[in-house]
Amino acid sequence: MANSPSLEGAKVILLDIEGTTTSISFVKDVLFPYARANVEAYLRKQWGDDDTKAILRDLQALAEQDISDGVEGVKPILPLTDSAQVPEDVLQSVLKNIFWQMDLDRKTTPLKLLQGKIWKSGYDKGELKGHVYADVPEAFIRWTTQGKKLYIYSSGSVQAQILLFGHSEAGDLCKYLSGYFDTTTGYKNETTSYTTIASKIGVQPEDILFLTDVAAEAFAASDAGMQVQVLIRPGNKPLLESELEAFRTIQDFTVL
Ligand SMILES: CSCCC(=O)C(=O)COP(=O)(O)O
Ligand SMILES: [Mg+2]
Repeated sequence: MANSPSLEGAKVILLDIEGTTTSISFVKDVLFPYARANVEAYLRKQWGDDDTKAILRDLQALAEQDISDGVEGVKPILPLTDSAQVPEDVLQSVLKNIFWQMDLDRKTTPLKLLQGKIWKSGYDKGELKGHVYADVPEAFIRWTTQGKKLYIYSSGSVQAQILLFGHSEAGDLCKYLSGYFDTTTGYKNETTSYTTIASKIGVQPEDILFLTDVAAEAFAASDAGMQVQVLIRPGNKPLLESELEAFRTIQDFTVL
């Protein structure tokens, strides 16, 4: 594929986060360890609230589905009860399942929703600041000045996305963003996720330029009709020769 990057007349720019606007190391070495270190305390404190109960129900349903699907190594979650006290055995089974999912970097919706809630307290306490590459704020200003609408599509929850850009090292960048999508819209390797996003935004897929670091996501978006360019940021997973031939690649946003 010719390597002449351009916005190609896109009306909308859809942005991935990890490996695209934000370093993989920030997600893997800061955000994920923060969630892992604080998940037990969070669950003990919030066990009875409605949001947490909904996430726990989804985690248990997912564990049962994994078992039914014969997923290797899945950690079962004991039946959830409405007891006022946190049932230690159930809590420990939930934690084992969560840590197992984290070890696999699974992008399941209940895990991502829970991580987002844990990160909120970290951002609110000033213990977390969202990493964005130096070229990101300038690009957001440039593209919005050109009349482009910017949206985020990440496996991280919408809450986690708003927190990252709202508490970024470059200040509040949410003012440049028109909307957010996460896996409640669909998983990122599914073509239908991208047709749904285009429909929700109210444009044709061809009007959207999707920027990501993951080839599987690029193929799914391209199959939906979107324009796609793939980021090669420091620390990103190297692309296969076939993937390099399939998509335009860029090192950063300065060329767009
Ligand atoms: C919103 S920051 C956390 C990102 C996250 O949890 C993740 O799994 C990264 O996924 P992405 O789709 O942004 O590469
Ligand atoms: Mg990514």
